[in-house]
Amino acid sequence: MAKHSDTPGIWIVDDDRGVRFVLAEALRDAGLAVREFGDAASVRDALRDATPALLVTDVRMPGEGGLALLEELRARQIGPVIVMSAYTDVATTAAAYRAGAVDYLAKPFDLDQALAAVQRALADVPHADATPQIASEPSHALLGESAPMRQVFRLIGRVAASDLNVLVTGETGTGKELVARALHEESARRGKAFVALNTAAIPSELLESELFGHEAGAFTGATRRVAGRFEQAEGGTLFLDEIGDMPLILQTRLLRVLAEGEFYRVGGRELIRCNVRIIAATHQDLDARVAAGQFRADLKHRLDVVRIELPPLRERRSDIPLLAQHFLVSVAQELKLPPKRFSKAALKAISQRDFPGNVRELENLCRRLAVIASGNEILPADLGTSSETQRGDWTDALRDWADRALSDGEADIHTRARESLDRVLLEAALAANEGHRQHAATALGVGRNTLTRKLGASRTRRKP
Ligand SMILES: Nc1ncnc2c1ncn2[C@@H]1O[C@H](COP(=O)(O)OP(=O)(O)OP(=O)(O)O)[C@@H](O)[C@H]1O
Repeated sequence: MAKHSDTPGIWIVDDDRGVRFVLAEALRDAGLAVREFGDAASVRDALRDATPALLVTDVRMPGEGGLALLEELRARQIGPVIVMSAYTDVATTAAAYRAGAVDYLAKPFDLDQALAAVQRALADVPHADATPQIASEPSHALLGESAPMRQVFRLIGRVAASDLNVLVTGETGTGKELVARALHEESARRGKAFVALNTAAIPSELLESELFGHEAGAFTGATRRVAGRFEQAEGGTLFLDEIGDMPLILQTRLLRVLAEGEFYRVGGRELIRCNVRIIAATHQDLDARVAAGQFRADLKHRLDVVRIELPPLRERRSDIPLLAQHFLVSVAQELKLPPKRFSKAALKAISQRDFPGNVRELENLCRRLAVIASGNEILPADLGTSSETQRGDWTDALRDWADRALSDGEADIHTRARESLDRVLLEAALAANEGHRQHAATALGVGRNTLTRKLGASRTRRKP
């Protein structure tokens, strides 16, 4: 930074005396000179005849907030600035980085972490001048208060304004698409399109045309020119979900487009230049897929410039009450239902559950509760047993089995799956009803004849 201070030192600005005190003491213990301020106005006074080597400021304070101060310092080329705040949502964090902060400390922070941030800032004084200013504060649905989610918000805030490609990893339903949207919303591309494509949901023979579009007559049924996702996302962000499942041949094509910044539509001759930021996501271990020869290392390298890892919900249980209450309220609003709330005990019970389907599963549970729970307070009894969880495990296991069978090229997997399903249900129902066929049939909700027939079929097939 251009200016040199007569009294260089670290200035701490916070209306909370306690925070100021402990931080100042820790920095003084580390041999640094520190001045303390209770509000932005007194910093402005002090700036008349001195400048700090580093300013550490709170965001929300009575009177002028920390971000306005930050912008003024940036305009006068004084800095660097570290922002600290209890508000760790994406919008606040990203706004701080946009305004030129070099680091963001989420309160409560531990002092070693704060000291490390201060030393980093003093050592390399990164300059954020080039980051674009975006005035309004977008609101994000991405919620969380747990330490790992705060870390995610910080990372989003830090990289959103850059044009770097980002790889978002995490189990299904952990919020990967929401992270991609937040990155887009917080970037200079936010006025342009955000286009999402689930690469696993599109048959591979259609994927190329889906990505790059096609000309009329490019293949049977292509009656007119269609723009692909790259063209739709021009100037904006393209979110490629389940990138790990992309067929190798398309990986090669995508790599070329990313390297060259241009492509042809399928069946086309016109070279189209593109300016698109790619955010890819996967629930798979991409490194393992590279090692197994199923994913191109060079493509991974291009996509995995910054990695944001979303932890499963069971590793951030402290977010569950916040999310559950949010979903309950938003579903009621959406469906124009009377508002409901969770009892304390219900929130506790729900927080102890494992959610194999992560936030999506929690959201679905809250949806059901908003509609079917009888009172306006949701009690532990309304949550039912954890059969929800078991059902999740069961379909997960089935999915694994199907994936394996399909990749091994096994035949008739639908028939075999149905046979297993019938057999397990019949055996369970008979066991639960002491072998009584009529009762077992009633319990399963099928006729006795159906049960007998299935039983016969199942027994015949089980013979070696
Ligand atoms: N932190 C969060 N705050 C609020 N809502 C969330 C959060 N995380 C996820 N959700 C909600 O949970 C659902 C699933 O999220 P999303 O589709 O982003 O997950 P995903 O990881 O992309 O899933 P998949 O891998 O299955 O595509 C969405 O309805 C999303 O709005």
